Amino acid sequence: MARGRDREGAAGAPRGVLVTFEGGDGAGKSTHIRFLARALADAGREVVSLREPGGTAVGESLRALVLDPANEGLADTAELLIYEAARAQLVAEVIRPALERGAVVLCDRFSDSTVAYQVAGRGLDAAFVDAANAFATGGIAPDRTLVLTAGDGRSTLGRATHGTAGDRLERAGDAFHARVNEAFLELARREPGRVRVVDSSGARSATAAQVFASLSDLFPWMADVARADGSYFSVLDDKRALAAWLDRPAGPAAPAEGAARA
Ligand SMILES: Nc1ncnc2c1ncn2[C@@H]1O[C@H](COP(=O)(O)OP(=O)(O)OP(=O)(O)O)[C@@H](O)[C@H]1O
Ligand SMILES: Cc1cn([C@H]2C[C@H](O)[C@@H](COP(=O)(O)O)O2)c(=O)[nH]c1=O
Repeated sequence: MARGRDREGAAGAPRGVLVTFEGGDGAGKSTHIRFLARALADAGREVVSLREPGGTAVGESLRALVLDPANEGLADTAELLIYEAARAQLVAEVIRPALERGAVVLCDRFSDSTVAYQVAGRGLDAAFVDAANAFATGGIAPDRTLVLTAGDGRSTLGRATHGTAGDRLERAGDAFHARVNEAFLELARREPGRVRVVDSSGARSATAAQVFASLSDLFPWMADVARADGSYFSVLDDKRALAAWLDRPAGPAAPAEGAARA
């Protein structure tokens, strides 16, 4: 967990791990969060999967409000404050307690989305947004952020909208979404230690292998899975098989954390 990047809580208990998934709409974040959550649970970790805005009753109400195309007159400044309000509630109600318990928190979007969408996309002031993010998170920052992208300049928006007009943000236009996608890549260039780019233009299994490789310093058993066991990810390429894999009863289908692997 961030705040000083210490790995211990007040009583010496191990802190949890916060992993955030970022990228344009339709990048593949929720698909890989579901798969990763199940793999981590199989390895014996408590996993809390969340989305932003959302993850609390207040946050889900704010999500409906901010994404509703009927609210087309929403001011950019008001939009920012809605995202920050949802984040403040999520951190206070769910993320901070989960990290203090030692859980792995997987969050579909976090403060980097506000930098990409409200600063690069809408043109709001970067310093003000940084301060608002710090206020809402209380200083909690991700241990690792994975930016999913279909390659430089390529949009995944169509994978989210499926030919419909989409929600209020998805309707913001091609130039807006191009600025958002570039902002995520810029974040990765600026903070290479925390932010890693994952290519989601190919097969879901290939993307998952990159996700595991990008987390292997935090969860060492993932290095072996990503390197050696391509078949572990193949279930991702068949949607029915994936649904069955995710729904199967609890049990170890991934190596227990800390287990030595040849
Ligand atoms: N390599 C890939 N990794 C993940 N998803 C992929 C990949 N290739 C295609 N897809 C498809 O892209 C679609 C969008 O995926 P998903 O819903 O996980 O994205 P998302 O980033 O959570 O979207 P949103 O921004 O709308 O919440 C899904 O139909 C998924 O199967
Ligand atoms: C957290 C956050 C999100 N957004 C935008 C990004 C997406 O267009 C929507 C969320 O929908 P998704 O299906 O869950 O991706 O909201 C934003 O503009 N600013 C933010 O801080």
